[in-house]
Amino acid sequence: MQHPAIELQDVACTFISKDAPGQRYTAVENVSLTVGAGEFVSVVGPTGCGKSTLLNVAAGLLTPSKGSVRIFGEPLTDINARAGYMFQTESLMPWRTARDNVLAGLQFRGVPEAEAQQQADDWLRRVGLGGFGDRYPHQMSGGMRKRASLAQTLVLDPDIILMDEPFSALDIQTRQLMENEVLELWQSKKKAVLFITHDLDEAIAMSDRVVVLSAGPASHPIGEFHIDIDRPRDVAEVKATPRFMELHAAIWSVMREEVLKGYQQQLLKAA
Ligand SMILES: Nc1ncnc2c1ncn2[C@@H]1O[C@H](COP(=O)(O)OP(=O)(O)OP(=O)(O)O)[C@@H](O)[C@H]1O
Repeated sequence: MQHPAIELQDVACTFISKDAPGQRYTAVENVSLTVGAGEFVSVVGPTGCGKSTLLNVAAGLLTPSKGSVRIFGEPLTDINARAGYMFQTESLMPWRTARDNVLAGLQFRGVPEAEAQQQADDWLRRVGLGGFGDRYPHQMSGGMRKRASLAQTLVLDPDIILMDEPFSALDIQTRQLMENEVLELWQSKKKAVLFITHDLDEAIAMSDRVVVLSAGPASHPIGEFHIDIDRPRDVAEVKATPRFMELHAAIWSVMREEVLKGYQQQLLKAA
């Protein structure tokens, strides 16, 4: 039997509260979540519910207070070496060109220089930056920087890709282009993807499965939806299909109240 790529079992994460010093805040609790090898799973939920916390747990950056994490059947005890990450924030080193940014991980792994250069150039081409390897991050647009980050992640050929709202800072057209490009790359390589987003449209358009989290504290999955829309998909086109709209309505009916709760909590925190 093949093990899931990611398996969170009964995970809870408790922090020292940021809002009430001296108190504890349980961000997530009773979270069991799997991502199969080659599966694309999105986690959606209200703001502040614990989506990034779960991603950090899967990345091995955060040890849960309770529960277990297995990666391809093996307990995760350190940084998840089989995963690559793409976060919302910029991951490029400003003092390195696009090519040198993509190269960095390979150099760190000790890949011989000529081979590393070739792989870096190959990935720059695949993400549409073939002629831009010599540019520094400040000489690239936001979309180009995201492409370079994508190449930086994928050049290491991870079995798992962890993405935390990777395109939220992009304008809508660039975002759709990037989403389609990610889907195309994913389709050809079929890595396991855990994708965090607060954008339900994006989650449905991209995923095989969408998991909905409740509002915190003690956020946990309250719904799981199989996205039975044919692939390959064009993210803009699928949004106009009847099945997309049905799924959207079904998921939103589960999510709506939680989003309102999350919003109220944010207002209270701000007061
Ligand atoms: N290291 C920490 N210390 C204290 N509290 C934390 C820590 N990390 C996360 N939290 C709290 O846990 C909760 C969940 O945070 P998290 O960033 O995982 O939510 P999110 O769903 O990703 O949020 P958003 O949608 O706004 O990005 C929040 O209330 C946050 O303040």
